[in-house]
Amino acid sequence: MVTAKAWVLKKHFEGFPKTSDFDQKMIELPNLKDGELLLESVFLSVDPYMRPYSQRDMKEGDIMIGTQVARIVESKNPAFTVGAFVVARSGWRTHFISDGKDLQHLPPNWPESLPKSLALGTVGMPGLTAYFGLLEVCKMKPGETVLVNAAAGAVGSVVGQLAKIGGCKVVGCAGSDDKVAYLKKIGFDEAFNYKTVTSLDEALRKASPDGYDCFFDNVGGEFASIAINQMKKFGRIAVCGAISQYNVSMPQKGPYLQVPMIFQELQMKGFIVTRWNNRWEEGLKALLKWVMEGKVKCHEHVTEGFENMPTAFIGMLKGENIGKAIVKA
Ligand SMILES: NC(=O)C1=CN([C@@H]2O[C@H](COP(=O)(O)OP(=O)(O)OC[C@H]3O[C@@H](n4cnc5c(N)ncnc54)[C@H](OP(=O)(O)O)[C@@H]3O)[C@@H](O)[C@H]2O)C=CC1
Ligand SMILES: CCCCCC(=O)/C=C/[C@H]1[C@H](O)CC(=O)[C@@H]1CCCCCCC(=O)O
Repeated sequence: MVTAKAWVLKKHFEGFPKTSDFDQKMIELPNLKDGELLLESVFLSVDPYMRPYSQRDMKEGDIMIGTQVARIVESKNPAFTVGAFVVARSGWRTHFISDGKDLQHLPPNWPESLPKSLALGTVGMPGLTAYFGLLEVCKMKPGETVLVNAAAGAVGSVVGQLAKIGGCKVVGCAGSDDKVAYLKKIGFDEAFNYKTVTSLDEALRKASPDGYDCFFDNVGGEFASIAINQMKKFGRIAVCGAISQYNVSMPQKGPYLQVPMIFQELQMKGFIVTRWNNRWEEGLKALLKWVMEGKVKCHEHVTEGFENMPTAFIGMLKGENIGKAIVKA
C-alpha cells in the first residue's frame, strides 16, 4: 500500500497567494487494477496559470492542478513499462494511479544526458507556447523586431531565442539585473530591467527607435498599455499571458487601446497553446533539436522537496525564477 502526499487549495487566494492558503493531505492508494499504473512524481511544475485557473475552476479542498514528470513504479498496463518516464497532468501529488490515457511519453530520442525536467519547460508546454505564439500568432518574419516581457522566464526566454533563430532583432524586459545579464548571455539584442528604468516608454524607444513589429505579451496591464503605442504599422501582438493582473483583487480600468490599434492597423490575438495540440509532436521535435544543437539554451530554477511546492509557486509569482520554475520531489 502506497501513501501519497498531496497539496490542496485550503482557501481561495485573495490577492497574492500565501502558504496558509494550502494544506497537505495524505491519500492511501488502492492496489492496481488491470490496465492501471502507479506513478511517482519526480519533477513538478509550478506555473502562472495555476493562479487564475484555480480561481475559475477549483473549489476549496481540491488538489492543486498541475503537471509533472513521473516515473512508472508499477504497471498492469502492457503499453507502459516500469522505470519509464512520462508527462502527466495529475496535480500536486507525490504518487498517483493512472489508466494511461492521460499520460504522454517524452519525445522519442530524448537523450539520456538531457534533464527530464525540460519536458515541463523548454521542451514542453512553455516552449510550445513560445513556438506557436511566434509562428502562428505573431507570424514573425526575418528582419522584424520582436518585443517580449517576462523575458527571462520559461516562455519568454524561449520566445527570444526562437525569434533570433528566425532572423529577428529581439528586445526583452525582465525584473532584475541578473535576469537582464542572462538575456544578453542567451543572445537578446537589447534587454532592460523594467523595474529600475525611469521611463518604460523611453527605455522601449531607446531599445528600438523604429518600434516593434511583434509584441509577445506575457504581462498585460500597464506594460502592455505603454508598449502598444510603439508598435509599427501592421504590427502583431500575441496576448499570451497577463501575469501582472493575476493577483489583483480589484479589476483595473483602461487605458484604452483602440486609438493605436486603428492608427497602426494592429492585430492583437489572445491564444491558448492547446489550440495546436495536433501539432505538439512537430513543436517538441523542433525544440528538442534546437536544444541539442545548442541553439536554444535552457535554465531552470529548481526548488528541492515536494514540501516546498507552495513556496516555489509563490516564489515564481514574485519573479524569483530565471528560466523554468521546477520542484524536484
Ligand atoms: N496562453 C498560453 O497558452 C500560455 C500562457 N502562459 C503565460 O505566459 C506568461 C509567462 O509564463 P511562464 O513563462 O510560465 O512564467 P515565468 O517563468 O515567466 O514566471 C513568471 C514571471 O512573471 C514575471 N512577473 C510576475 N509578476 C509580474 C508583474 N506584476 N509584472 C510583470 N511581470 C511579472 C516575473 O518575472 P520578472 O522578474 O521579469 O517580473 C516572473 O518570473 C504567464 O502570463 C502565463 O500565464 C504560459 C503558458 C501558456
Ligand atoms: C487569464 C488567464 C490566462 C492564463 C494563460 C495561461 O497561462 C494558460 C496556460 C494553459 C496553457 O496554454 C496550456 C495549459 O496547460 C494551461 C492551462 C492549464 C489548465 C489546467 C486544467 C486543469 C488540470 O490540469 O487538471
